[in-house]
Amino acid sequence: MSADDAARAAAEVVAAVRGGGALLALDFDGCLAPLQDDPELSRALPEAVTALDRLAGVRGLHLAIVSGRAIGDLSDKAEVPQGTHLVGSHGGERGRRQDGGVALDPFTLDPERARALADLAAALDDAVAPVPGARVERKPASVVLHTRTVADAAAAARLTEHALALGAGDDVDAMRGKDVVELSVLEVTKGDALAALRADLGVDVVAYAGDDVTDERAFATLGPGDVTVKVGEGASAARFRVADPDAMARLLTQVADDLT
Ligand SMILES: O=P(O)(O)OC[C@H]1O[C@H](O[C@H]2O[C@H](CO)[C@@H](O)[C@H](O)[C@H]2O)[C@H](O)[C@@H](O)[C@@H]1O
Repeated sequence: MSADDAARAAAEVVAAVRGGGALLALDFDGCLAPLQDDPELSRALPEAVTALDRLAGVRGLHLAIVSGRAIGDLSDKAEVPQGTHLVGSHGGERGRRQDGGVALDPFTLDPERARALADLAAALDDAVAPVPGARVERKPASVVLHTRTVADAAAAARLTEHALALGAGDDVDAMRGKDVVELSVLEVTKGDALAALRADLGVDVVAYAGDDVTDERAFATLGPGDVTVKVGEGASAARFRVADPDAMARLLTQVADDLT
């Protein structure tokens, strides 16, 4: 990981904005917000919040947060400027930050998917009940097994395998993330969400930063003219890498310094 990567990524974003327009899209957990044992406590780093506020009025720059979180939860925690595009549920929900809340595009599950989701949630509830520290998070189109606070590593591994097995059916998309297994009844990816935003906004360049396995689905869909930044360690298809959310916040500050 090098400071050079951050400087080169920032310079590419700045050049794209000056050259005709760009979408700057950011993952939330592990990218803007350091990871926490309790997902309720996650907040974007103050330096990142300040940088995004400064970037909000920049001509030719569109901002988006693209997260696995439910969009309402994301809107509450992300503290992003008015007008920022919000994508929740890994692409299943879309909206825009407005008047301190979120203007939501309509989203409903059909009855069959709603039933499948309820069944998955019940199965995960049963599985976590005897395992201290394990929890189930419910979202509009998915349920998530959280094992970050399971002290017994073997029990966490067994639960993870069990959740992946529950997600092996044709109608379920199982995604493994950092100490989570997400079971979604929608087939959506962050890559699809970015493609839709690119088309809607009419921008040539998409810059995307993220830290997790699900973000690789986004990096994989972006091209050589786009700007992709992996936050943290691990194999990645991204062109650039920064060490952690603090380094990501500094990268955003650099972009704001150059554009404002
Ligand atoms: O796409 P993201 O914005 O990165 O959201 C992905 C998942 O983030 C949350 O889980 C992760 O962050 C938690 C809080 O730091 C951490 O406890 C957990 O281990 C991480 O996997 C969130 O709870 C999930 O719903 C999101 O899908």
